[in-house]
Amino acid sequence: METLMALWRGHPKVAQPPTTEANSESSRPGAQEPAQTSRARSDGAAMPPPPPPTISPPEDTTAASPQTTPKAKSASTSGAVPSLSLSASPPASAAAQARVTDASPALAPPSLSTAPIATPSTLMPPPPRPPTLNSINNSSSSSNRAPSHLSPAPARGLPNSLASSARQPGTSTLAPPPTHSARPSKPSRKVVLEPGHSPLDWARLANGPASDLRNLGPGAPYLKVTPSMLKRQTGRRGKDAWTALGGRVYNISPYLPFHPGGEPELLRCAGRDGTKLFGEIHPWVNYEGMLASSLIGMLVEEGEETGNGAMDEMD
Ligand code: HEM
Repeated sequence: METLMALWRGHPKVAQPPTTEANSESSRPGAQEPAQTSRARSDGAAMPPPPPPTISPPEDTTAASPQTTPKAKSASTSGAVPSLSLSASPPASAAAQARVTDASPALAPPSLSTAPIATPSTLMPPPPRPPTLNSINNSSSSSNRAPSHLSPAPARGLPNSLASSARQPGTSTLAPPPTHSARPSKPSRKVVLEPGHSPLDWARLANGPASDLRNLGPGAPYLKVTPSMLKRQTGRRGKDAWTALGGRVYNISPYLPFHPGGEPELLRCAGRDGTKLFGEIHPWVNYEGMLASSLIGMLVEEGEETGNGAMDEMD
């Protein structure tokens, strides 16, 4: 090495790398002191007081790199630029690597101090803990899957570490599903009613004094309706739709556009007894109150009707 260094000094190009020479020089404690004294003497002779500080700054910058070597910390304080030199280029690259490695050991264990992994690890925003660093190693090993132009280790390490840390509390607290999902719910078959046909509109119409929802003429008595009579009231051929609910017959034609389930649904019970069907769908609906003004009469057996079927005669 010494012979190589001597040869290296002989080259004219050696003039530029003196900084690296200084690095290597400063790394050796024994050679630093004499070099400082000799350099200080020469500087002091040329420019007595000021020169030392002017010379020291570049030396300090170069002296920062020698920190990479194990004995470099003392060299930074020396600030000397000895004439001795090692190989020019290797120390510079080694210094660059050493800076990275110097930064990485503070954050990472020595096993993680390899150059490709160390640079992303230093870029890790949150403080990488030992477990996260392990995950980084794992992610870096599987980094071939990710796009190469993106920084694989931090980008992938972060979500993993954060996700793992966020999942544990999140899953534990959010594990129980909402209770309202336990109840099986049927899809609603309600239809969109035309404007002016809301339940409130029906209530207004049904309770109005001038309304004749029975369509039997003003002052017509309640009728005794036989099944044969009921069967003809299907809502077709110009006739109203009647249905029997709980032994009573109602004219449901006026209510058709107000029925939340739609007209076809309501017409399923037209011309027959709809008690069973009604109870299967919505037994909670108060049809008696809603259709009070549409009451035709009572459902009776065949032959029970007398006269013209008016209930007045029965009462
Ligand atoms: C017997 C023949 C009838 C059939 C087949 C029928 C059918 C239906 C259907 C399928 C619905 C939708 C249920 C849903 O998805 O929530 C419904 C709702 C409704 N029907 Fe009927 N219906 C009939 C008679 C009546 C009658 C006579 C009335 C009262 C005069 C009535 C009043 C209502 C009311 C108020 C709703 C809304 C129920 C709710 O909001 O939960 N229905 N009907």
